[in-house]
Amino acid sequence: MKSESFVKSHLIRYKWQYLFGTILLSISSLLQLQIPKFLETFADHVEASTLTQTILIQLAIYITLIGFGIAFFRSSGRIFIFRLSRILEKKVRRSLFTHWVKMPSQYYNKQRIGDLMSHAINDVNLIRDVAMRGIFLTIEAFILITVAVITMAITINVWLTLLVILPLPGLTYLTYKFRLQIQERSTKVQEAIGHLTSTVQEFCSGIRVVKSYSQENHERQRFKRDNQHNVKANQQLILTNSMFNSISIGIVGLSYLLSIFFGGLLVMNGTISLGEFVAFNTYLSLLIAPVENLGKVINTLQRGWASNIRLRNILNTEPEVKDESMVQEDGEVHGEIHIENLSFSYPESNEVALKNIHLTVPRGSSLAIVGRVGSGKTTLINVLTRMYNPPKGTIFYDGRDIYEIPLKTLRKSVGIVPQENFLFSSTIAKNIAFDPEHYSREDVAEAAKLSQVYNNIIEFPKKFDTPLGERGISLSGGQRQRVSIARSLIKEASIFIFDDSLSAVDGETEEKILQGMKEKMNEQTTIIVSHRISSIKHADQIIVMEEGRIAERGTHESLLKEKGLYRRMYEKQTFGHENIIGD
Ligand SMILES: Nc1ncnc2c1ncn2[C@@H]1O[C@H](COP(=O)(O)OP(=O)(O)OP(=O)(O)O)[C@@H](O)[C@H]1O
Repeated sequence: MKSESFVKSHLIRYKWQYLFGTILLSISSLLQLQIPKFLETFADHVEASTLTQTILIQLAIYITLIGFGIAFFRSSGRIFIFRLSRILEKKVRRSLFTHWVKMPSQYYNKQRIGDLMSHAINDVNLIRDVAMRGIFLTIEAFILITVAVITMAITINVWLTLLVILPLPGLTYLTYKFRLQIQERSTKVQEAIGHLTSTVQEFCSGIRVVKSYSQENHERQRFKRDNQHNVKANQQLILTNSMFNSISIGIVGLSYLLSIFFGGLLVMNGTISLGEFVAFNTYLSLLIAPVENLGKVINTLQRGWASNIRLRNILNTEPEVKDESMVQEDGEVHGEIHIENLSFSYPESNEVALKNIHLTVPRGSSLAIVGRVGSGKTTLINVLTRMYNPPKGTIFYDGRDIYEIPLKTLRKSVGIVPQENFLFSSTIAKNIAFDPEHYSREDVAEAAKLSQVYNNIIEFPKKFDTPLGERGISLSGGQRQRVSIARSLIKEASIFIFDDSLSAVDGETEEKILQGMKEKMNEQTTIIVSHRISSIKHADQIIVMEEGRIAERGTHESLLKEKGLYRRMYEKQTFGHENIIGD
């Protein structure tokens, strides 16, 4: 796939600003190239014994002014170009995040958090680096090298110039090659530090487990190994750095050797003056850094392009779950659900997770789904909420195919409490009112009351403003679950789905939550997935899932009469003192 360059379009978009930055940088580089001229004048005066105090003061003033000029134009150019590159960084990172927000949750099942972080941080930084140091160093190197070499060749000696610049491409190549190795080894150092950090972090977090299983020795050994690995990685980096420094000093030294030896000969036979010899060597010293920088730039461009391709590939990924092109932006979902011969397999999976499901849930009624672990309960919820795409013509809300309903409407109409209750590191109130709609304090309190967590919250000193997360308090499993339930109940939804989300609350609280909902929401349709028969026995309709199929259906009473799987579950839980349906 052809990847458009982020930097190229950025350069086109900000061409005038970049031109201005280039002009500032060019002035600074041209000023730098004046220094050898002053030194030439100085040396020629010394050689001719014509150096006076006035000339010396004049030269000192010129050099000082030039120095200020260089500092001013270089830093202005730098600020200008670096500032533009930060705009690019912000834009790329924003488009990446905007894209990720659009991606369905199934996309995240295939991603590792570390990779996503690396794209958002490292890849974006590398692209910014091309627009930042890449452009800055290229402009500077181009002007300094071209002007210095031409000046050396024309104004001093063309053969001497050709001779001394001969080893310099070797310096560019060496910088490029060694930089690759240095980066590789720096990454290993980072990884080693990462391992060390996570070992310490895991040790601290799991200290209770470590102590209770007497694993201190094992942990010490693990730390020793990671610590040693870190030292080794650092030693290798030091070795590469030292080798690079030694070889580059050798190449630069060779250029100076040629310059001093053959330049000295030219001074001795009167071809060039002492001043020209001094100026020549000063030009040479001005060339070294840009020549080395070219190697860095090639490397930056190479890595930046790899990041460009990676990010373009991410941004070109179409979300699997999205609105159909002809979907109408209107209507609401009232709550009647109809499922017609639904079979479903997860993408990239050969197993059929749902088989021939037929089901109707009238508006305002309750459906309970029970079944063994892995029988397809969550999968059914996943396709009902279009977390995954069901086949067309299989799921209907109020008679409309799910594909005819905008995702926004569907999400607004369906309040879901998922199995894993994730809370953000903000306040309890913000966690409950986590919705595009605006909710008042009363709404938040009402939802908390309904989910039976209100009394817990008001016992905290900051009540609903209590912060959660790393710097806040930690809630118990049951409290977390109930805050998560409150987040769903605050919505003006017409369908509520509880995916095994009452498991961490005791039976009595569960009863209160369900009772409260029943009283308040007789218009809404509810779907409860549960392993506990006690949670669902009052449901209008109960289905028992078995290997992706509906194995049994009915009410609590009718299912008990069937003497099938449901009855066995019930008996196990009622008389076997088990809360969880076993395999
Ligand atoms: N993202 C996925 N990709 C592929 N297969 C999946 C995925 N999620 C679930 N499955 C498979 O689909 C089948 C049904 O899983 P599902 O999560 O729906 O079961 P469940 O009845 O909800 O189980 P539990 O009671 O443990 O929540 C299982 O075989 C499971 O391995």
